[in-house]
Amino acid sequence: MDSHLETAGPVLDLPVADLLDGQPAFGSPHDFRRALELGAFLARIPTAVDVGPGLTFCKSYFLPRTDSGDRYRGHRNQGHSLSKLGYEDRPDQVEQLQLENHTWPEYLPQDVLVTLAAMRRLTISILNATLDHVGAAVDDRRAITGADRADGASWCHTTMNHYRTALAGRPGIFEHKDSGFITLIYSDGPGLEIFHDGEWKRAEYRSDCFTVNYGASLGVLTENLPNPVTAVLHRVPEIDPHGPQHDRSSFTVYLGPDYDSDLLTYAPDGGLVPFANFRDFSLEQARKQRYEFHARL
Ligand SMILES: O=C(O)CCC(=O)C(=O)O
Ligand SMILES: [Fe+2]
Repeated sequence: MDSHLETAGPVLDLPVADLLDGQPAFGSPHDFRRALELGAFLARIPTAVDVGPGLTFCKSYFLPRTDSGDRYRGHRNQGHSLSKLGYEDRPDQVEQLQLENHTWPEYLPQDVLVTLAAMRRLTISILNATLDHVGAAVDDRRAITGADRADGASWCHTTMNHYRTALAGRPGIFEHKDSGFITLIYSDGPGLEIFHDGEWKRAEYRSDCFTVNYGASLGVLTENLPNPVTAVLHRVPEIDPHGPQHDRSSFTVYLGPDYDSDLLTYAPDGGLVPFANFRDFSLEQARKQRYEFHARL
């Protein structure tokens, strides 16, 4: 093994939830508490949801387009002018295509759209169940999320991650916290690591489960509540080009505050108050984590 490839740490077992009508159902109330403490859990993929099209897309979007109607390829150079995010080559192994949900019908194949729409509904349900669990009042929900309904969401995007194993000497993805409320991830194999109890641990991987990550906005919102949520610090270390895993793929659905709105927090007296403008907050996070912030945002 090359000297710059880090040896794998212990495996971190994650609580597992079934998604019953989209609601996470854990084996015990203790498991939900542990998920909030860890900032992550596994959610069994409902049988009606097919993640296959999402994975197929992740493994092809970066390839040159040979047929002008092929929405599975050609996304490195497409421009995606309807999106404030779009394609990004990065200094780590991963290249990313990020698209807000309102742009999905324009840029994505129909079957990928179906997968992502189902994942978006699940992510909204999990966020609402989490807000219930921490005691955020239903009347506060629209102010928190920026949605026009108590059980809605405002900002939503997908990230399509392609880890380019041939780019040796770089981490898979730099350590970071996701900036929003919650991210639902499906990946084609292990590799995700979580910082827990002072050390990096390999997150348990199950091909029949999504991984749910809680982000910095939920951490800020709940930091003074009796059940605060941990914004999970995570990374993917370098994938060895000579190892058993070829290029790695994962895709996510992210929900967060709108960039033009305020990130809110529950004050120690229980009142819901502004913490920071979310764009400023995200810029600061990106700076601390050595990320380029999206130029169009
Ligand atoms: O590929 C993974 O498992 C994690 C991806 C990730 O952290 C992200 O897209 O924010
Ligand atoms: Fe992440």
